Amino acid sequence: MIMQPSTTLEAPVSAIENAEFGHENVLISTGKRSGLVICVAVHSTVLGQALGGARMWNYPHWTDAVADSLRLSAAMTLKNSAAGLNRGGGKSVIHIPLGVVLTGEQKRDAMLDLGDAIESLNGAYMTAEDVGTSAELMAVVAERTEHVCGLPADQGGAGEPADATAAGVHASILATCEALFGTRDVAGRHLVISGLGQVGGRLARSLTAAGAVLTVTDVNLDRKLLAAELSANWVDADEAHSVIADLYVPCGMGGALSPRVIRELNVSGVVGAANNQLAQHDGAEALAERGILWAPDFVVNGGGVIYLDMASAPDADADAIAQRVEAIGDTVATIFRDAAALSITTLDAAERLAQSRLVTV
Ligand SMILES: NC(=O)c1ccc[n+]([C@@H]2O[C@H](COP(=O)([O-])OP(=O)(O)OC[C@H]3O[C@@H](n4cnc5c(N)ncnc54)[C@H](O)[C@@H]3O)[C@@H](O)[C@H]2O)c1
Repeated sequence: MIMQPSTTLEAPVSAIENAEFGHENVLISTGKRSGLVICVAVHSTVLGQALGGARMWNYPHWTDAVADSLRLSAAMTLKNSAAGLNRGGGKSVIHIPLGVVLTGEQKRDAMLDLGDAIESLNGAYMTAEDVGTSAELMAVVAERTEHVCGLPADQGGAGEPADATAAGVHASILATCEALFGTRDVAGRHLVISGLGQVGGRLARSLTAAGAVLTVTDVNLDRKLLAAELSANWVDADEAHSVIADLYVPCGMGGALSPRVIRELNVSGVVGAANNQLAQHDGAEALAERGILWAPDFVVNGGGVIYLDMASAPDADADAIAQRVEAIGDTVATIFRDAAALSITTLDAAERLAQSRLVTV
């Protein structure tokens, strides 16, 4: 079924006006099957083919989806560089108008349209699953282009990257504990995990196994079952950030670290999987001023892209992937040291590290 594009002459362009533009190529098209606006943003191929997920989400206007693709693709350049990958940054975003819920057939059409758009870029960009898409939907994209990874394992693909993401966050937590408390041992440490989904759930299990004391929350109350299974304390989602603990571990949606949340934190450090944790860029300064050590999200959660990149290579080696993911902890430790030595925020130190690879190529 062809959907009506949401384009109007009175399009609000503020989201685009506020976006920073330094992208190599941005393709905005209307899917010929789905009628949906599809934006494929290639921010940089300096380090290699751009890699970043495909997001299919409801936005008020198609320009909001384009603005999101511009922001997210630039973030992927930093993430892939900080992860040590020979990959550039890109992202694709499919705009679903507010209030519209796609049928299975419409999702399939959107994925075929996305595949055509990606194929037209001649290998500049490779996609993978992200919010609103899945390994199964990536198999549909693969009907139209080879530039897609993370297909279901039973179809010969790399599958779900959440194990690797959680392992990278776990390694980052150990590095943060070492920087703060002089030991990587989390036994007896009190950690608060907000968001018990694919990554947060796995992390809750690995941290429990390592002897950590957990307080957990999720807006999905079904996750109380996991809390009970792990004998973790449960707290309401809007109170989790103010619990007195050693570390706060945001694993839900972006923007969790708002100015109010930063003011109300009662922890020594923040390290978690969630993307775009800082609601405002100056949140890094606000955290530093409060003496809270923040491990930058785009470094901490790089395990997923490391996995997708390495596991989709023909000579994929599980041990080598695990070592690279584990090394995220070393990168986090380097960022903490650089930030302290140069009296800059951990965000600035992480961005410098990522940029240093981009300028030396
Ligand atoms: N899955 C990956 O491999 C991966 C890789 C890199 C980054 N990330 C990021 O990590 C975060 C978690 O990813 P995921 O794959 O586990 O997602 P998910 O959707 O499986 O889990 C997110 C969980 O957070 C909960 N949640 C949402 N809003 C919340 C709130 N305000 N308070 C508490 N809980 C809330 C949801 O109910 C859900 O259970 C996301 O920000 C994602 O972008 C994930």
